[in-house]
Amino acid sequence: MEDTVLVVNCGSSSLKLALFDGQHRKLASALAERLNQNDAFACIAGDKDTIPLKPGTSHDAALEAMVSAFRDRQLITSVPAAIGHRVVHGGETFREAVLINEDVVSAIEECAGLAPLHNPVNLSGIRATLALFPGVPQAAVFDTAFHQTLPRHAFLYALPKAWYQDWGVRRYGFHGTSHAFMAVEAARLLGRTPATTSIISAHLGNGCSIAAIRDGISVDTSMGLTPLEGLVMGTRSGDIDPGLFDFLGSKGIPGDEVHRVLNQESGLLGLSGQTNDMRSLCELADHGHEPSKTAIDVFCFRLARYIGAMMASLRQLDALVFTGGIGENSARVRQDTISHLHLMGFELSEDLNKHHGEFSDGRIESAGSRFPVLVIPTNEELVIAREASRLAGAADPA
Ligand SMILES: Nc1ncnc2c1ncn2[C@@H]1O[C@H](COP(=O)(O)OP(=O)(O)O)[C@@H](O)[C@H]1O
Ligand SMILES: CC(=O)OP(=O)(O)O
Ligand SMILES: [Mg+2]
Repeated sequence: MEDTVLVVNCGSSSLKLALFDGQHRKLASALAERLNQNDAFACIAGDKDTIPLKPGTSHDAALEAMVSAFRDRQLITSVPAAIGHRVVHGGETFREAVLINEDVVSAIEECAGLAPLHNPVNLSGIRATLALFPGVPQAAVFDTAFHQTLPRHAFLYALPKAWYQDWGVRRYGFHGTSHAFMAVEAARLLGRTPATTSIISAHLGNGCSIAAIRDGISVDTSMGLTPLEGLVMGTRSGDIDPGLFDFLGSKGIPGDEVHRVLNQESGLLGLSGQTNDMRSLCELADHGHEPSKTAIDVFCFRLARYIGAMMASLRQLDALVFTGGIGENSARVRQDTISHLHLMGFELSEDLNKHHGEFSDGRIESAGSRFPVLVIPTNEELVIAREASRLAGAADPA
């Protein structure tokens, strides 16, 4: 049980906790959902008993309850050697993961205005583990870090330049930990080195984003200043015409309400009127529910458009990669998306796609496809664990 690493991933309303051993094999994991709501709940993977949480439980209280449930079940028997946190927004301050100290906490606080749903809860996770495990080295691993290599023409918006200079209004991009993992895993599966491999990586979970990765380096991505831009997501709209704010203002709907709806009541949920969950939507669509079918159609078409857009940043394409809960599990979404890209030469094998590439080293394209297409399970927690161990090791003179 020595040299374990604890990984904390605080989402806007969820918390994922994972414990790894010294070889970075996962020992245990737990999930809390609907935090700060009346029906907050938590459970440990593979355990039938839930972890009791009071209605309205906050992230820090949930973290305490989850750590103590790990201890009760003898999953944590010693103090971890390192703790890694996912931090969503690192602005331009953080180009890579760092060990947490007071200055880092202040800098993360400064970035909170750019990610109001994510950074404050990331910070409450950090504060909770600082109190639970004082003296243990803790690392912050930023979603934005991998995208700090975007060239100027890709990260600048066509806005007055003072908005960038004075306030940092630019494209930052997110899910960088997952996209970076895809770059390495795709190269491995293709028998290539990451530094000479170029891919388009589509991370499709609750939040969705796509990235163009040229020779291992991020050169374009669909999310922007905040995680609201780009693809259609579970509850987020992705791209809209900013003229919407003025138009709805003229109907009496204030800007903060439009912003709330774009974040929380749009995307798959808004279009279907039923759910933000792709698996449920596919079942509803199979039973003839038209709005659910429409939601899937809009999701896949937007994704196909962005795959085309990412081509503008690449000199070669070694693979298109699907990941995240939807990308890894929905043969229908992958097929519907690729069906828009016939002109570019993408084509899937029905059989390999149906099995999610499980028996073909991730490959799901047909023999006639111009480009390889891969399904690769993401593992953000593993990347965070590796970064935390690396930084903690570097901090320890022994
Ligand atoms: N078999 C499946 N078919 C379609 N969608 C699926 C399937 N399994 C999971 N999903 C979808 O994956 C999404 C969640 O992705 P995930 O990566 O777990 O989310 P998060 O961003 O919270 O980590 C949900 O929309 C869920 O319905
Ligand atoms: C940045 C972001 O969208 O994260 P998530 O997918 O966890 O919501
Ligand atoms: Mg995720």
